[in-house]
Amino acid sequence: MKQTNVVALKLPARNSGEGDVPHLYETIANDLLTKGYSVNIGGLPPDLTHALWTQVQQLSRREFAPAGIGREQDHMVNNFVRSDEICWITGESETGASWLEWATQLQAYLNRRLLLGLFSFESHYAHYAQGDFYKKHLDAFKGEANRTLSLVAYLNPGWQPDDGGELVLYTGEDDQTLRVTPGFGTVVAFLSEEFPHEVLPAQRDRYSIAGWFRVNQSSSARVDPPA
Ligand SMILES: O=C(O)CCC(=O)C(=O)O
Ligand SMILES: [Fe+2]
Repeated sequence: MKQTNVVALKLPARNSGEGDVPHLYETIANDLLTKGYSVNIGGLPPDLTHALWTQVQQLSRREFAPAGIGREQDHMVNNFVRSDEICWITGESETGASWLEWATQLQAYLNRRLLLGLFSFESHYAHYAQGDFYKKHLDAFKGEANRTLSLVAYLNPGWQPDDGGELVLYTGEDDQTLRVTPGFGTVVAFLSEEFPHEVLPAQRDRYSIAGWFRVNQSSSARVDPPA
């Protein structure tokens, strides 16, 4: 008897309250492929957004430290470049662990779909008080196999147009820009070496998470493949 070749396709689960996670991952993958950046208004799963927002409200001022620029030994605080405060996210709390799990799943998805070879992820909460900003910068420098993909998520319910604090992404030649309102649950991803960006001065407290996926430095820093 001829065997029918029917494959049972497993559709992604669409649990209400958890958002459409696989769909968002796929949107990000497609956008990265076609444009190199992805903006998803209210894209983060609602439960996760609420948990992160609750956690960032509960962090005391003491847990935030002035943000620096540069890497490792070059790291220094420069209030002319950025004036926000940050708090690194660890997996110690349930909420921090859920966020890292969500990002790790995105990492696995992008590695499967785009073969990006993303290897690790680090992220911090950021608090921009009224007047705080982050001047135009790149998150990574070409040729230094460091940060590959930047990920930003916003935790600001009811953000109004005149609250400022937009992310400005320089998306093309001629200083073409895209302005992103830091609204509740909006998720942005972009290739770290490709897109300069800045944060315009916020007119009220602005909360976000900024994170970076890295490739494995030890292997990608090797210029010549072994003979
Ligand atoms: O919060 C944002 O919109 C972007 C922050 C940023 O560019 C950074 O932390 O490197
Ligand atoms: Fe940045």
